[in-house]
Amino acid sequence: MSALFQPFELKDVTLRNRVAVPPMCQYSAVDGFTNEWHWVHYPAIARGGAGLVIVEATGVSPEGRITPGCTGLWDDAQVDGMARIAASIKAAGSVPGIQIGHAGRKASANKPWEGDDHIPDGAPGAWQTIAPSAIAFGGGLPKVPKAMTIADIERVRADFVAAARRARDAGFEWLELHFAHGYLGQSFFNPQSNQRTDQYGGDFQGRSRFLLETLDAVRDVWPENLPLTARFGVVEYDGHDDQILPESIELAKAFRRGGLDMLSVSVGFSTMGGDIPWGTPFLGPIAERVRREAELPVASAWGLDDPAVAEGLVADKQMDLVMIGRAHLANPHYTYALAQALGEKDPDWILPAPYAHWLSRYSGAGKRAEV
Ligand SMILES: Cc1cc2c(cc1C)N(C[C@H](O)[C@H](O)[C@H](O)COP(=O)(O)O)c1[nH]c(=O)[nH]c(=O)c1N2
Ligand SMILES: NC(=O)C1=CN(Cc2ccccc2)CCC1
Repeated sequence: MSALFQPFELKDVTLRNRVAVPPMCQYSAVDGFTNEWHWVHYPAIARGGAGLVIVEATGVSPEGRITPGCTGLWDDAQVDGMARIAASIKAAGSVPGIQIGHAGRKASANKPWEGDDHIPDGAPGAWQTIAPSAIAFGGGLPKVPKAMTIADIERVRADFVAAARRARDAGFEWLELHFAHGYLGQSFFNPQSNQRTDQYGGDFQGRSRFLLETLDAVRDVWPENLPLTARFGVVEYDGHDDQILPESIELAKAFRRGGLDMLSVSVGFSTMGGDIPWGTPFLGPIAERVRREAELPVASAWGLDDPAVAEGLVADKQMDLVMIGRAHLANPHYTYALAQALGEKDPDWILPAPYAHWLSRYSGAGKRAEV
């Protein structure tokens, strides 16, 4: 039995294995509402056998979306469509998760295949972006955001709480706060994007305040018996990691004290200066250090789809869950392929019975074409 296909218990939730499908924007929503695209996409992937399927970054407000095609949970009317998704993921045997977030200064952008850049101010569909400081990300995202007032900060925190409540009402059993990838949460922590001089900026305490206050407020409404997690970039690969990584581990400890159940370790992508070592499972050792020093279960991602790599990361206790994204876009049954590759017993039964029965029963006679 591989380590990757051992169950994983966190609070009252049990995942059938250590494979998670991380949130991946589908850019297919209209006014934040889900539709046939999402209602087919998510159960199709969940039927592939992953232990956990996390629904894409969902805006806590309209201006918190990355693009006009992003999903939202700022309106009670958006709950029903999300409830269909949560129920279909659960019916497929995966735990239904969802990520909620605010895109900050990276918001008001075109879909990746329509430019991946800011919608110019004044153009149809554009909106005013907000951030800790009036500092643009740059490159294709040149819009200078409005520096948030204290009232803005309090409103956004309340939006996270309301969205968390709607996620629970929709039947999700796993909630992930999107504090990574240069979006609002990450941008409060990074000293290059947060140059505030009030209690939400400056030293480690100041730059952590928005994240910890938001976690604390969401913890109060998210059921204690269900996992409350966050995705956060602990490294930037921009030459500042000798400060950022130790500070991030201190923040992870504060997250644990604040009631976080697991951390999804990612990259900060806070500025354009990052030089990411793509091509290797580069976050494995970093995730292991966070897991050990912050004493928190961790997940991580970025190029971890090779069966031996994924198995090794869990077997060597570098992480508790392996997040495998793009491979599941290419093949929704990728978790099934992992089970076959790792020699799992009766791998066909990773899939639902209508598929598994015939795949396991007639794999000999009437052999299927080997493509
Ligand atoms: C199309 C698309 C869309 C998204 C992503 C990626 C891609 C390809 N990613 C990042 C994703 O969760 C994952 O971390 C990366 O894809 C790296 O993992 P893989 O190398 O693909 O397994 C991402 N991450 C996140 O935290 N929230 C999100 O909504 C998205 N959206
Ligand atoms: N919502 C998210 O967190 C997204 C993350 N992405 C991965 C990524 C982030 C930064 C740089 C490259 C790739 C792409 C699209 C949306």
